[in-house]
Amino acid sequence: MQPRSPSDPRVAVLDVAALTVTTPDNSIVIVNDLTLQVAAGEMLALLGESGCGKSMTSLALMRLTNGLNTSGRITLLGRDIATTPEKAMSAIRGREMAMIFQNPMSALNPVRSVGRQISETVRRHMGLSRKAARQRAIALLEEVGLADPVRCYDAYPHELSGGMCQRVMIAMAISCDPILLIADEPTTALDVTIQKQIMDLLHILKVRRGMGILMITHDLGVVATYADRVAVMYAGRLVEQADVHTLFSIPRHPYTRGLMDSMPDLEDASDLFYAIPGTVPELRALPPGCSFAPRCTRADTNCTHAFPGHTTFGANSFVCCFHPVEAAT
Ligand SMILES: Nc1ncnc2c1ncn2[C@@H]1O[C@H](COP(=O)(O)OP(=O)(O)OP(=O)(O)O)[C@@H](O)[C@H]1O
Repeated sequence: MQPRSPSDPRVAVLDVAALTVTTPDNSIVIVNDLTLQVAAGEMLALLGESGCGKSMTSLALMRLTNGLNTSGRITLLGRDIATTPEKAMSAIRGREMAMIFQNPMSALNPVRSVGRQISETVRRHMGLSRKAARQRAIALLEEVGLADPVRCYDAYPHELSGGMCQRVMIAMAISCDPILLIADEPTTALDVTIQKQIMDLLHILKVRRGMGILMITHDLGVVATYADRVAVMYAGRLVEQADVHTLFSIPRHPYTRGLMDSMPDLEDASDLFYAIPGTVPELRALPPGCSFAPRCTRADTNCTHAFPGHTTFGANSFVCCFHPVEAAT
């Protein structure tokens, strides 16, 4: 089957505008006015500390935020999926957009063979016969680099390592040729060498299939190596977005700069660990103005009165700060 991804890499497969997620009584804003695009064949990293709203953003994009209020526009290859009825949405999930999670062991069904889990997905979404679905599942297990795909097909999750299970999850996610893959910290539960193998695999699949990938991560190393563009999130809002080279050469938001400064410099033995002072604020008690102001060395009274709007500095690049860093110092 031909991938349905557009061949023009500039086409936005995902276009999100003003996405907002709140608790049912609207007292807590978990995701606040988020706007981003992911192009075909592009990996956008959504970067931020724990608790800043990355996972909630990914669940909102999949329309899986049961019980919470969600508003804003979500467009998948030109089609509005924010208002799509749930029945149609469940056909889009897995078929047009797919997601992989942190812990593959818990995402897989422990009492079904992994091959059967994949073939059930392709039978449901693509209407293949049992035999064709099995063949497709074995081909997918091979594509994600599992050495003995026929044997793997009949294995149960507990018979495979964590890295193998994540490859199975990726095979299942790409089984129906989605145009968008959302990967929520897919390597966090894996050891370092396996992390690299899984990230390399996602990179290869992105290029080969032309999928857009939204990569949720707090790992700057992953961002620097694999992402094409980066969106930095803090306390539910995007505070900076840029292509990866620009972001690493001039991190304009003081929060982005703080994250970069927190990376240890292995070549400088005298380099001490730096940590951004303070912690991410509780969403139920956000300070007025810019949420980062209490931790920011550049903040002044302006910053505690209003949230700074977007200052753009190139295509798809912006920073939300009254005192952005102008150049690397
Ligand atoms: N149903 C809910 N009601 C209120 N607050 C919630 C709800 N669900 C999540 N939150 C809060 O929303 C914030 C964002 O959570 P989220 O899991 O999206 O963060 P994250 O950036 O993905 O963190 P991590 O990297 O640890 O997964 C957290 O402070 C969390 O406590």
